[in-house]
Amino acid sequence: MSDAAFLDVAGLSAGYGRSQALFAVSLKVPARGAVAVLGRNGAGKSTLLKALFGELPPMAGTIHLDGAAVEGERAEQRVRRGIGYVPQEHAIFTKLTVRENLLLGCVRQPDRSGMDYVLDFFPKLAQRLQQTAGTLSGGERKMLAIGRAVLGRPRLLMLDEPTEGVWVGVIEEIAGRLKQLSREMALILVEQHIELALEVASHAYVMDRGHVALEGPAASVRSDPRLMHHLAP
Ligand SMILES: Nc1ncnc2c1ncn2[C@@H]1O[C@H](COP(=O)(O)OP(=O)(O)OP(=O)(O)O)[C@@H](O)[C@H]1O
Repeated sequence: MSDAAFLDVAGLSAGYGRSQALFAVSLKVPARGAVAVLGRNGAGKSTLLKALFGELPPMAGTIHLDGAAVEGERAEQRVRRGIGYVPQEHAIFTKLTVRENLLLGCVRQPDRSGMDYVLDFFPKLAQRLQQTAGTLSGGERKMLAIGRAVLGRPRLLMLDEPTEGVWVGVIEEIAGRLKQLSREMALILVEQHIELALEVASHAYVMDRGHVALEGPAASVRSDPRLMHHLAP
């Protein structure tokens, strides 16, 4: 965490109607590097990403992005400031081709140079440009969703379970790509695959019942005896 924080969240609370799911969460993400967010099912990880993206209004707390307070801004304003988000259900358009899905990621970037970058990055997508996205494997769908988000040239990319439902042989490939991205931008990685998350990220936050229960450098969190307690079902 040597760089100044690009994202600085303090005391963030949020929820669904009157049901509170996040309680005074604070976290920082440097301009380059990956931060892992871990926690058992229902701990509040996806809710945190939704609140950071602007899909859920905060009940309390502040969100600073590159020094600007954004907690009152809508999602599209945050996107203009550089937030990219790959939700868990990854929202690809199954009836459109891989190329058409990727072009949607270029909407804010009229120069299409990013396309070559993404196709080099995920060569499997380059081989499947004319296929409809609905015919892709789980891993290829994740690559497509990540590739489309990268085309928007985010400065902070938030990924919700990028290896969920992905064949084990492809997981390492995705992990390698995430490491590569983390050298160029800020990443928040929500993952059930703990080893992978702690391999890619330099810093980790462990959530439990909507609170940050444990946090620190990835190596310390990995060896902390409290980790398994917070992750056990
Ligand atoms: N749309 C919703 N309406 C009401 N409550 C919700 C909604 N989505 C999530 N919750 C609740 O908010 C809490 C946190 O859920 P969240 O999905 O953020 O957890 P998570 O850590 O991402 O879990 P998972 O790994 O299962 O995705 C849970 O108690 C969940 O039931």
